[in-house]
Amino acid sequence: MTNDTPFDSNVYYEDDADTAQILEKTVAVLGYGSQGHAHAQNLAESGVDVVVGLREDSSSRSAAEADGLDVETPAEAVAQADVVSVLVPDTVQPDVYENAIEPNLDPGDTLQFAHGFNIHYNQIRPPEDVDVTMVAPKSPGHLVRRNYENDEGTPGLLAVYQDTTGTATEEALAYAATIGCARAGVVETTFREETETDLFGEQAVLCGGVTSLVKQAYETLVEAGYSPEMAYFECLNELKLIVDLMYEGGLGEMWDSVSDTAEYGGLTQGDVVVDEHARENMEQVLEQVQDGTFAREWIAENQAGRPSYTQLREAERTHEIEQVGEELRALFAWAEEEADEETEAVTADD
Ligand SMILES: NC(=O)C1=CN([C@@H]2O[C@H](COP(=O)(O)OP(=O)(O)OC[C@H]3O[C@@H](n4cnc5c(N)ncnc54)[C@H](OP(=O)(O)O)[C@@H]3O)[C@@H](O)[C@H]2O)C=CC1
Ligand SMILES: CC[C@](O)(C(C)=O)C(=O)O
Ligand SMILES: [Mg+2]
Ligand SMILES: [Mg+2]
Repeated sequence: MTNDTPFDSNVYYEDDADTAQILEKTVAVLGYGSQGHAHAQNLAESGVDVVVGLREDSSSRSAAEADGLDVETPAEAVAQADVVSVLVPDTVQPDVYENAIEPNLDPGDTLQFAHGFNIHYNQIRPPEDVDVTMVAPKSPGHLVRRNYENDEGTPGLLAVYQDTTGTATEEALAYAATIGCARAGVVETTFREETETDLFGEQAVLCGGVTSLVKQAYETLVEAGYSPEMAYFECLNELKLIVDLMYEGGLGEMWDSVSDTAEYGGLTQGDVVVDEHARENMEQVLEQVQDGTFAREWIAENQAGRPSYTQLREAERTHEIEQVGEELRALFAWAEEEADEETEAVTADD
């Protein structure tokens, strides 16, 4: 374990992991979607005995079987396993838990998650005689798979909610190593911290904040009479290049790389756009994550058949920027090559 850093959290790497803690066990991976296909294939290629749990009529069955994996129903997979990795969507986990997992769990088994939503908000209440752990890659699943194939790592989080065996941390670390996360680094946290920061991050910045910023800036330019293609390039396309610089070397590398004009304009106008009201709104978003308001809303939305979600998705899909982007990306050879590579990687992975 390494903690010669200025941070409070422990950070683990491959050398800290005793992979025997997982190589000696059978892992049931429930779900073969974004995270499921990556965990199942990475575990299997690392030498772990893996069984994938999918419904009889699951659209993912053929992909998992084509990838050479043993596929059973979720109930049968859990019955065979020592570690149950719950990688079906958060919204169906309570149902899958009740019907397939709980009746087939043995004392000393492990319930393993990639996100803490259902444990933290008490939608799943495991028995006291099993370990409950989390290994949460900080990345979309397809990159977890791609990085593993390229001998690279994906940073991840590790948390233990319940440790009845006394070896929960060691086993979770071995799991993190065999899916490739410990190659990059695994940060120890809690279910509460992972759940609340993950939800806040995806709502305020990664998925919500960024898309709203892009759409509103695009609309501002187009409504002022500028061409949609200029608006697309300025407000969406170039964002990737700017974020790549921040990813590589922090805000500093980005500021160093742009012109002084951009730096001065950015430093003076950034806080005008994302002002103290945006900050207050962020605090409200965080509060609703912390006090369970968002979780209750999302659970109720699913129970009602997702009426708002369906409408919001449709509005996003039909926004003008999507049409403009599709047409523009098709004009550029580099985009076509990248899209082809991407499709090949995803098709190969799925
Ligand atoms: N997406 C990501 O990159 C990240 C996800 N996570 C977490 O990982 C977990 C999994 O998320 P994600 O990978 O996005 O999930 P997906 O939506 O990609 O999962 C789809 C898979 O789940 C199966 N599935 C759906 N419903 C059921 C059901 N009722 N019974 C059995 N199988 C079912 C689907 O099979 P079928 O064909 O039968 O529908 C499919 O194989 C979540 O906890 C999420 O928060 C964490 C970090 C990042
Ligand atoms: C950013 C979205 C995410 O939290 C992720 C890929 O980490 C998710 O829930 O998919
Ligand atoms: Mg996340
Ligand atoms: Mg998330």
